[in-house]
Amino acid sequence: MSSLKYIDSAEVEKLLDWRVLLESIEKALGHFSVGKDGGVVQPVRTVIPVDKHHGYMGVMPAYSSYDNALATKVVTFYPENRDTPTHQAWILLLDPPTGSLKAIVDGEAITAIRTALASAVATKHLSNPASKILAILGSGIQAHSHYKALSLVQNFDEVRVWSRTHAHAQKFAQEIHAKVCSTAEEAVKDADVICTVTFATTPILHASWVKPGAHINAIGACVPEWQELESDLMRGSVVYCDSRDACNKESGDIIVSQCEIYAELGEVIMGQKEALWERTTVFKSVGMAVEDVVSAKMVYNNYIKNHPDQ
Ligand SMILES: NC(=O)c1ccc[n+]([C@@H]2O[C@H](COP(=O)([O-])OP(=O)(O)OC[C@H]3O[C@@H](n4cnc5c(N)ncnc54)[C@H](O)[C@@H]3O)[C@@H](O)[C@H]2O)c1
Ligand SMILES: O=C(O)[C@@H]1CCCCN1
Repeated sequence: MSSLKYIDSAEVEKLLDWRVLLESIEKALGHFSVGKDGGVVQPVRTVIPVDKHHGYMGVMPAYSSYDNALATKVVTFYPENRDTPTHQAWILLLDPPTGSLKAIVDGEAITAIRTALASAVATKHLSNPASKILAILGSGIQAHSHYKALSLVQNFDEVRVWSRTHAHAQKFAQEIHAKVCSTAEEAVKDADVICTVTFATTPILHASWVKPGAHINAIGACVPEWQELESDLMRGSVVYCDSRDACNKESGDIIVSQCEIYAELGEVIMGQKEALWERTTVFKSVGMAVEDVVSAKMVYNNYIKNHPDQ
């Protein structure tokens, strides 16, 4: 019997191939949206507030029979953390035939990367193929991973960055050779693709600023009362999501605006719903356990290849 492995964050980053994972995540999203026949079992996660400390803990189990992978992620998000990361996560990877624990995989990098790759899949399907201007609102972990992931699916001529703290926007923009903007409105003017990757609790992106036909990846506001996008923008766009059940329970952008969800991204991938990329589209994600499951499995398989003696 093989021994239990602990795979830390540095190792995870080395073992994940973004391009290969992009394809696995696209398949997993498709399988999820097919329902029972897709072989994905993923209930809506449990999230509990840790009110006294202004944080949250989520527990996210999933099984994918196609990937022969079974895991649970425990994730905490503490928006006020400063010296400690705002998101921390650990994934328990189990052996589907026996139910035994195979590995504990650090989930911080996986959360950063798989979220951005899901947005890259959405951008591939839902943005205008001739998109040239990318705007990123936010300058944290997801801002960095979204820049890298979206660059895998589109060739942008211009990248613009806005963040609440201008110095952070400047630093991020320098790192990725982007243009720094002093307002979110300036950053998104005429942008073809917009990513909102912040901890905002009230809208930072307004309908009147957005070019008709733009595609928006709305990644933050994963709490029922929080919003990143103005309600008019949600109601006036074609809204896609990662999971209807999860978004209807957790996404303030959807719950507060009472907008209609047109489709899950997986339904587009499987050809069951149209990619209406000539219209203004929003991909609202709250994050799915099956994305963590396929990522942790890839990390584990590559780890075993590199350490055949263990
Ligand atoms: N959809 C998903 O699957 C998924 C996965 C992980 C994280 N997230 C969400 O994405 C968002 C960003 O996560 P991260 O890991 O980059 O966090 P981070 O802490 O690294 O960065 C947070 C960013 O939000 C900005 N910010 C904080 N409060 C703000 C406010 N009130 N208005 C405007 N900007 C504000 C910060 O300046 C920073 O740029 C969070 O809301 C997080 O919960 C979603
Ligand atoms: O799916 C996730 O891992 C994240 C955790 C933080 C809140 C949003 N969703």
